[in-house]
Amino acid sequence: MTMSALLNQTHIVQAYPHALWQHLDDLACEALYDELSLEHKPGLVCPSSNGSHTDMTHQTFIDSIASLKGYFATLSQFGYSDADFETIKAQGIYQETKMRTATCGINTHKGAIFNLGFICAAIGRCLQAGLPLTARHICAQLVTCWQVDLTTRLTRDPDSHGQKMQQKYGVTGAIEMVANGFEVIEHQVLPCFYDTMQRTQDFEKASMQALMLLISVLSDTNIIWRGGMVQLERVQQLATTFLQAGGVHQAYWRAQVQDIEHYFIEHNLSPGGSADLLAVTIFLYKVEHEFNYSL
Ligand SMILES: CC(C)(COP(=O)(O)OP(=O)(O)OC[C@H]1O[C@@H](n2cnc3c(N)ncnc32)[C@H](O)[C@@H]1O)[C@@H](O)C(=O)NCCC(=O)NCCS
Ligand SMILES: Nc1ncnc2c1ncn2[C@@H]1O[C@H](COP(=O)(O)OP(=O)(O)OP(=O)(O)O)[C@@H](O)[C@H]1O
Repeated sequence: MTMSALLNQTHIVQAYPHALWQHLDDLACEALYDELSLEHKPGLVCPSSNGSHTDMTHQTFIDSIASLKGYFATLSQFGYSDADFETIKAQGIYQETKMRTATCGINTHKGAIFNLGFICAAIGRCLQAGLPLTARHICAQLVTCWQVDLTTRLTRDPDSHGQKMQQKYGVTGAIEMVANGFEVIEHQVLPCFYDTMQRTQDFEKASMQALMLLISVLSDTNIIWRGGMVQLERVQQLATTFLQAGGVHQAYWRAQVQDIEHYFIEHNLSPGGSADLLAVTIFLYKVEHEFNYSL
């Protein structure tokens, strides 16, 4: 980021704070919408398929995203004003209730509320500290500000799928991902997204390549919940093989993605954690892009 862009960023937050929070809110909702709109995500809800899900549809997700509007502006402001951890947590819990009201009780965006909520709070912290809005600074703020709180003060629900899988298999999940400042996104998935964009100028290809990378490396507790460690390792291998063969840079990549999609549906699997983190990756890309080049 150039110095003039940084000055602009500081100027904008002081002169037009509401416009800035609203813009961040729009970008986060757009990122969720982009994730939802990507076709042939294996096992996940897409515009033309409900994947391995029987209780939610594309419309359920649209309703859910509508219920999230305003939440990301609030979390960004909370970060900017140095709100305490309990305030951030209470807002997340409230937002989950709102989401469930909008979806008739279905969990569409629990992971996203948590992940993207904390990213927005970290963006607020960066703005307060006058730091450029880059993934590096945003992720570093997460670790500095909330790693200890996240690992010691977040009440863990022993009945959640994620916590049950942690108890049974010793895997880490959503909480550790945020507490570690989305290391895998900063160092692997976002660079992969940029690289694919640069090589192809194709948002769909960049999104699919990033999703496959996420599936290949993540201990996704949604996959483990439905298929155990055996299926986690199988789908990680499928995604790895796809990427090693060239991923979306191959001529017939769509046919291969559809084979993977069929495998997920046949085995009733769904990579919900990877979907959430694809939205995080897209959001970071949008934020870096907007604040580095547009201001
Ligand atoms: C903090 C949360 C995510 C706890 O998650 P938990 O480990 O109990 O697992 P749970 O099965 O409830 O949901 C986790 C969700 O994360 C996503 N996920 C799955 N695996 C992973 C992974 N490896 N990395 C990141 N996300 C993942 C999926 O979407 C999944 O649905 C949340 O569910 C929660 O406790 N909410 C209560 C409100 C709260 O305290 N919020 C914090 C402030 S916003
Ligand atoms: N497009 C998507 N399709 C499906 N899940 C998604 C999508 N995007 C994100 N997710 C994430 O996946 C999670 C799905 O949670 P859910 O509890 O339904 O898992 P599940 O494996 O279907 O559980 P259950 O077996 O109880 O139905 C949500 O928390 C959500 O954040």
